[in-house]
Amino acid sequence: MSSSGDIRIPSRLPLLLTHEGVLLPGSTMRVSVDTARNMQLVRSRLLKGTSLKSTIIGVVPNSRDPEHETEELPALHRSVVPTATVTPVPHRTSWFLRKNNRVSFFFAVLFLFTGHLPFKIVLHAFNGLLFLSIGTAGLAVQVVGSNWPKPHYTLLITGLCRFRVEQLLRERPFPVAVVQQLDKLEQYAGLDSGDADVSSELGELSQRFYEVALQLVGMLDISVPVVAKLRRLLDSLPREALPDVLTSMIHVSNKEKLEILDAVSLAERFKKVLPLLTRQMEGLKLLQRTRKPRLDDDRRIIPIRKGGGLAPGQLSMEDDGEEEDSDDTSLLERRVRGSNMPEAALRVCLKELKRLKKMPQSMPEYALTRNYLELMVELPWSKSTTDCLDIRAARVLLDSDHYAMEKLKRRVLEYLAVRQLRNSLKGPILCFVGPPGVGKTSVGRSIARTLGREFHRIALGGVCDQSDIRGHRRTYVGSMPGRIINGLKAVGVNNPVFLLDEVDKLTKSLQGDPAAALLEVLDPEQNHSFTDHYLNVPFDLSQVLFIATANTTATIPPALLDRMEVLQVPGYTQEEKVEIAHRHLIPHQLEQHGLTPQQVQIPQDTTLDIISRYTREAGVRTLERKIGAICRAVAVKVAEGHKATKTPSSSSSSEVTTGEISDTQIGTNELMSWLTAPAYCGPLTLVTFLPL
Ligand SMILES: Nc1ncnc2c1ncn2[C@@H]1O[C@H](COP(=O)(O)OP(=O)(O)OP(=O)(O)O)[C@@H](O)[C@H]1O
Repeated sequence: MSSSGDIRIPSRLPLLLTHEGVLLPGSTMRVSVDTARNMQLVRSRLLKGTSLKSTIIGVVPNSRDPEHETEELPALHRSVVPTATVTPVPHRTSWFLRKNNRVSFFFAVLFLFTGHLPFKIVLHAFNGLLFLSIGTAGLAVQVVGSNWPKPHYTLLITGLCRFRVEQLLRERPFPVAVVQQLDKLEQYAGLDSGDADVSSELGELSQRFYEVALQLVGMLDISVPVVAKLRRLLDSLPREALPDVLTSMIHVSNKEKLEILDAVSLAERFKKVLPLLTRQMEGLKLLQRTRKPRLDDDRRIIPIRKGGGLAPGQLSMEDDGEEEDSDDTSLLERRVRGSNMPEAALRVCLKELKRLKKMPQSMPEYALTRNYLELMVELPWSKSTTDCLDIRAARVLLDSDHYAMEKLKRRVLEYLAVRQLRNSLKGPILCFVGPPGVGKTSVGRSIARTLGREFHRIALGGVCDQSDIRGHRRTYVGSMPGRIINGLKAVGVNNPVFLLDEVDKLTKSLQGDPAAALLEVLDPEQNHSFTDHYLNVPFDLSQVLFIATANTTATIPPALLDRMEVLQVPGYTQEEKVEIAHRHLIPHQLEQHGLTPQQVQIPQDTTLDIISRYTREAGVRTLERKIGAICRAVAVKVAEGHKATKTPSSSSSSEVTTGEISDTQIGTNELMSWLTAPAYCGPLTLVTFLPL
């Protein structure tokens, strides 16, 4: 390896002859490879090599059309450099001489015929003067192959530094040459620091160059990612790299790029690129004059910004400038900083933001990182509701929401009272265990109402993957946060009431045990630093009030059961069901179906009949459904403006007689058909309704 400065390239390089574009150090170029020599290089060097060294190749601009490739090596781009800078001269009969140069040919013939020493010297001098090929050593970062429309590869190459071809070692199957590295970076090390050794001319040149580059960037729309990137590069790159990088980014012809490639001396490079920058600026000014500035919603001008350059560092993470409003990622950065997240989370977010700013938007990871940051911003790190617990009001509310359940309501009130006195949420997690439809979920909702907190139900029935609770690691495609973090995002506060519904229906699978993941969530000693795999930073769950429900304790894992206080919710007696129906279910269903209590009246006997003949359950869910069925049928009749339909059995003692509304009554058979219970065979009391 030949060494010079920070970048070291191998002393022998395979040469890739490009006919489109010029690769400059510090830039990245996509090269289409379809000629036989280049294809061979890709196959035997890039695809077979395993070391980093094997991915470094020499990219040399080639003047010949690839369509007309012959067995002979084409003429390479040749730079004209003074002989004083030329150290070595090719030892072999030079292949430089063979092609396209009449002067060389003339001297070659002369040399062959005379063999005269002075001619040899002249020939060498011409070799050195005229036929030196300069290329860019590049790192092949991506190789993509395709067979359509014909076999070819596409390479993504990042330019490292210039080199000069000193000696061609072989031509087939692909050219390999001894090269000399040209960009000796250490000689410019003092450029930025203002070292006294650095010639003042070079220092001035670089400063002028930097200022012109700043002016140019200042004329562009900073919200365009590539412009924002260029602005950052101006400050972060060493000054000596700027001419090459800027040339590859502005509008210049291939010929001009070749001239910059040939400019081995740094001062010459600065001098050659400066007029190109000025030309670009002139072009932009012209555009500015011809095109009326267009304002978009954010009141920014696209694509050219009026006025002069930007102050250095204006785009830096710390500044709050006008440009930041128009820059999408800067807006996100402001939201990250304003979200009041803990120090650890903020550090992670800023790191991700930094990565995001460097990523092109087309990269799949861009969307992933953005989604992550959006979630981090939306999470309620410090947003909470104030508890408004009043035990007397809580008792009234619980009583008005639920009939019976005296034991359960008493325990809930005790629980809330202790919480109020201790002003802390540490304590056992309440777990309501009972048959379906006895009001477990609805008591949980009432608790949230009494506390004045947000309520969120997490259905755990059938959950068999622990990632459902803890989230997926971000390395997976389609990764998401778990249900706890999703719930917090949904409610938007960090102290909601979370109802973990059906904890007894969690199942184990190959994807892990979700019950084990719940252990950390429910343990008050640990849940202040709950770490979701997706977030990868702890989130404090200690303010969340967890309540669990289950139909049986038999299938709850013992470790989980140990963390909870089980409150049995027994089924209801028939009388309790009748009361629940008349106090809660019927008014609720009437409201749901847009009916008034005057339009439908269901006597207690009817309810009892429905309960005993049409439902067989501990809870009241089926009863509620039956009442819903009656309401739906009545709603149709009411909407139709139905007239009285009295059946013979309607004269029974249980008939509803409510004055003027009794003329429109539904008979036994009709009601029976609404309830769709095949086993029904006895007489039924009547339901009365008023037409609209
Ligand atoms: N004591 C009660 N007072 C008033 N309404 C009740 C009562 N018990 C149950 N309900 C009503 O019954 C319906 C079903 O209740 P809920 O969904 O809370 O049952 P659950 O016990 O959670 O059932 P599951 O175990 O199937 O989830 C709700 O509309 C609820 O309001």
